[in-house]
Amino acid sequence: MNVLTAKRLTKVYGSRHARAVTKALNGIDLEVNRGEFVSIMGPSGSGKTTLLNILAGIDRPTSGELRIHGQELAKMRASELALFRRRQLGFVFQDYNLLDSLTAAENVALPLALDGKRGAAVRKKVLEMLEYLGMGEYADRYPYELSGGQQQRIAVARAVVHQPALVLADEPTGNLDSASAKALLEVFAKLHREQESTILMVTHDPFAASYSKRVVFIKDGQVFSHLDAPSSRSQFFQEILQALAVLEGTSYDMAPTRM
Ligand SMILES: Nc1ncnc2c1ncn2[C@@H]1O[C@H](COP(=O)(O)OP(=O)(O)OP(=O)(O)O)[C@@H](O)[C@H]1O
Repeated sequence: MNVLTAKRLTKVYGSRHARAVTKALNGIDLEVNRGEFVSIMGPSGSGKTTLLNILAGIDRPTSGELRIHGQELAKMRASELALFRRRQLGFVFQDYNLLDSLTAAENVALPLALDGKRGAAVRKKVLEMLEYLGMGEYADRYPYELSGGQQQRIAVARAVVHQPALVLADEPTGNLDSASAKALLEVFAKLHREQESTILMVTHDPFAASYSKRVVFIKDGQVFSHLDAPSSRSQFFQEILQALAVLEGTSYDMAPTRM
């Protein structure tokens, strides 16, 4: 079953009266099934952020259809959309976006607290999630007492604790060193494998994308190609590099770094 169906999405920036209009999205079709782990890749300016903002309900498309978890986002009132985003979406950002004044556990509890859930049952659920993601010992630390990689794993715990229909990740490894990036990607892979979390990740990094099961390449606001993961991740990494070389018309270093 589809968690996300986007049809012919367009986004035009600038009004008809403006001197310049930009067609950031030019007819994107995208389907994501329940339990899929999908990456979106594309050159700078290809429309990735625009697409993610629309999928996240932050921005509205100029035209096209978008259904997430069976709901048409365009038909929702602002209050319904806010509730939908809180309950059905989880977000992971490049710069973690944890609240400095809250502990790791309190940050993870936020989506539950915003939904009116508090008390011992919430604390138990949060600690179980942190434990599950290998972060149990950091529950009572503040973000400034954690490394970037640890903060990002807390952010992932926060993104999934309320079991959203879809997790949207925007360059989640962008600020991490290679060891922390690998640890974070292992967390995503575990959530995908064991919890059947549905994850859509925008990334520039072929190594990060090789952890997902499908890559959608976009260029000039359109879907350029798709790649399904073969059984070996190192082979997928090579295939992604080759697809990027075609996409960007440049030759990537084919050496299997970090594998
Ligand atoms: N608010 C805006 N107003 C006008 N044009 C915009 C706006 N946001 C994005 N654009 C334009 O839309 C196009 C797509 O931008 P977008 O940020 O979605 O690309 P991207 O693939 O995320 O790029 P990057 O990888 O560099 O972040 C670009 O040409 C950009 O200049």
